[in-house]
Amino acid sequence: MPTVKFAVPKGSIEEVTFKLLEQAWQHVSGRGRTYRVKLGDPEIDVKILRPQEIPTYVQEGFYDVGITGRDWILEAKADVEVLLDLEIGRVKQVIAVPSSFPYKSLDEMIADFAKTGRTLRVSSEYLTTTSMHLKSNAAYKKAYGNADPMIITPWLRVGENKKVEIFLSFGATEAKPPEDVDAIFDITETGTTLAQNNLKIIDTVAESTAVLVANKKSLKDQTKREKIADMIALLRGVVDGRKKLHIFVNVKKENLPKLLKELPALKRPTVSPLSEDGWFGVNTVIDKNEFIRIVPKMRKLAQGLVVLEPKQILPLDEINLDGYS
Ligand SMILES: Nc1ncnc2c1ncn2[C@@H]1O[C@H](COP(=O)(O)OP(=O)(O)OP(=O)(O)O)[C@@H](O)[C@H]1O
Ligand SMILES: O=P(O)(O)OC[C@H]1O[C@H](OP(=O)(O)OP(=O)(O)O)[C@H](O)[C@@H]1O
Repeated sequence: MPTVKFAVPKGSIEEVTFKLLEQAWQHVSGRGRTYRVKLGDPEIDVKILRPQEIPTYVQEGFYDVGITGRDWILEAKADVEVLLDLEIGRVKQVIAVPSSFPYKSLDEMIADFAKTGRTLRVSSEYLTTTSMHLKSNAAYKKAYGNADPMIITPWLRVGENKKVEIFLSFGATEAKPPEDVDAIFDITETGTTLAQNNLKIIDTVAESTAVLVANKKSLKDQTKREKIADMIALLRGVVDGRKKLHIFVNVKKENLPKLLKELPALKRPTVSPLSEDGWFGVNTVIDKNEFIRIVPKMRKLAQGLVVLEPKQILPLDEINLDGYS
């Protein structure tokens, strides 16, 4: 009987998520033939779902833990515990308009549409977030007070402000302006899709990455809590490991103090004597972004630099769920 039910995302963040799972659990099987995959741990039951559905399903307790984008947690207003930023699937949520529009900000656009009595049409997959964001805008408040923008889907229309309409998009959102809508609220990663559709950003709303989330009741169950703490340790090990390099270098005895002094990045290195008299091996973990800076220093003082990418660095002593009751 599995201890923990785990929902993982299908779609844009699927590949990067599975790479992370493979690095964390060493083994993932069954992918490709079914939406149910197996990690190296039989106590974790994994299912692949759309990331848009995962926040609500975790909140409801259908799953104890899940991986999804922060953008969809916000959109679903899901009451879940965010346990770990996985630092993958990084996107920005933006409001974009045709490059030919004269507006430089959302404020300017809303004010102008209101002044001239035109209806502002926005397309988005993120209906709640778009509505909340528009309502929090100063020009919107000035023109329409607290009225909700009208949200239009194939099934229903909600909201009383007919002067600002938000149309549900099922994708290809960037293709809709200028004919169908005046603006879009969408995510951008490289900016290519916006540029190819002659759109410019007039407002950056938020950044989103994929995160590990948990059901709040599951965190109160002692057995599940232990398993979830193990999952955080394994995943955090990969997230942290990706920022580090494991280096080995040989150094002559007389250069050793200088090497250790000149390279503050070398925290708590292991120094061991080599079989050849007068030589030592230095073995340590450094931040990836320090590497280029320290290579010239090492070149003058040491020999035989070996560089490895750690698969995981597990902060075993730091993981606990004390903050989550
Ligand atoms: N380049 C990207 N494009 C789309 N979503 C991305 C991207 N990078 C990260 N994500 C994240 O992935 C999640 C949405 O993934 P999903 O693949 O379901 O979206 P989609 O683009 O609407 O799907 P699809 O193209 O398969 O219909 C969101 O949390 C989003 O922030
Ligand atoms: O800034 P970029 O690197 O160009 O990426 C952003 C685009 O990628 C996604 O679309 P996707 O390909 O998933 O298709 P969709 O619009 O139909 O969802 C997203 O919805 C943006 O449209």
